[in-house]
Amino acid sequence: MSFFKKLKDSISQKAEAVTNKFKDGLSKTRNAFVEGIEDLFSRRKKIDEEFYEELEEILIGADVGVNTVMKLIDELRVEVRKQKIEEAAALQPILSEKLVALLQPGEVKTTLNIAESGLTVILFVGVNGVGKTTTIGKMAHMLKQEGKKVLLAAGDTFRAGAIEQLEVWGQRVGVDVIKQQSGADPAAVMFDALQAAKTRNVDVLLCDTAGRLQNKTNLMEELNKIYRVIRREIPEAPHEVLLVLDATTGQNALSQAKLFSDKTGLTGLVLTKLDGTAKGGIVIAIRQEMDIPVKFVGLGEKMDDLQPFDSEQFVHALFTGLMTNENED
Ligand SMILES: Nc1nc2c(ncn2[C@@H]2O[C@H](COP(=O)(O)OP(=O)(O)OP(=O)(O)O)[C@@H](O)[C@H]2O)c(=O)[nH]1
Repeated sequence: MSFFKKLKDSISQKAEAVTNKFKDGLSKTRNAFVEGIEDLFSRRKKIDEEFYEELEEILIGADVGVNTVMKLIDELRVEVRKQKIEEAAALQPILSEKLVALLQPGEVKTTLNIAESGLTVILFVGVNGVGKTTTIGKMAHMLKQEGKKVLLAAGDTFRAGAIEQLEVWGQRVGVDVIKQQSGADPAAVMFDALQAAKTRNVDVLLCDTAGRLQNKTNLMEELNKIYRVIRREIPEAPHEVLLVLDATTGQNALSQAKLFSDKTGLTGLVLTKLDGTAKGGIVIAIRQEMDIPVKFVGLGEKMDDLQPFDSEQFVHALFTGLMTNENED
């Protein structure tokens, strides 16, 4: 069975609506990256050095990351020699297969770690403006749809307007927000939120945190204090520490991921605004350079625009419709 047929079969088990969401959200990346590849494959029939060079340029331009691109091109060269491929077209499914392989999470779990019983605490970290508050709102909506009782903690007491912004999302989604006044100690807000979550029999507590990076030491100290407060109440919490990254910042998102992963015990990444960039290849770069899985992607500003990340769906959404007939839906 061909690679695309296998991929399509596995995708068809999953909801069509989700696949369509990925397709819509990734349209900018499709237009730039995939059509660039498609154009290359249609213009160049033979595999030669210029072909590899152009492919390299397209992949680097989509923010796949130089190291990963070099590795990928080397692997393609090996396949070309091994399988004695001469026509460029024959390389296209192999390229897609390699892209899926690059995105595979390996041993790491990509689903949310939810406590078997009792309260689950999820902490969101990340610099200002990456889409943290929006992601919390969307995730609250998603968990509520799954029948869970959700509570929000307004732990970003630093940025003017952050508490109100979270409250707006709380109202929109229909979940309560535990807050104190602006400037309050975030650890104290967490303490209040944990007490409230326990007495109200909440399933999942989603905690916002401040995102200022100009003062890294303080930020990390603040996070450590928050951890201590949470662990005193629930030793196995936080069950997730999710770093929110803005995909439109490209390689900068990768640097942020490295910076935070050193200090904060991250368990997963959320890549927002994928709909707003043509450089969706950053997902591949992050997967390759970090041991932490991308667990969710943001594909728009609306409530239901947060999707669990699925590598097969991602590649399928990028390539369907642009492939040969065999591969179309
Ligand atoms: N297109 C698009 N926009 C998004 C997405 N996620 C967030 N945004 C937008 O990004 C902007 C910043 O999002 P916020 O949630 O305010 O960012 P934040 O990280 O909470 O900011 P701080 O509170 O300063 O840390 C808002 O205008 C959001 O609507 C996404 O997946 N796609």
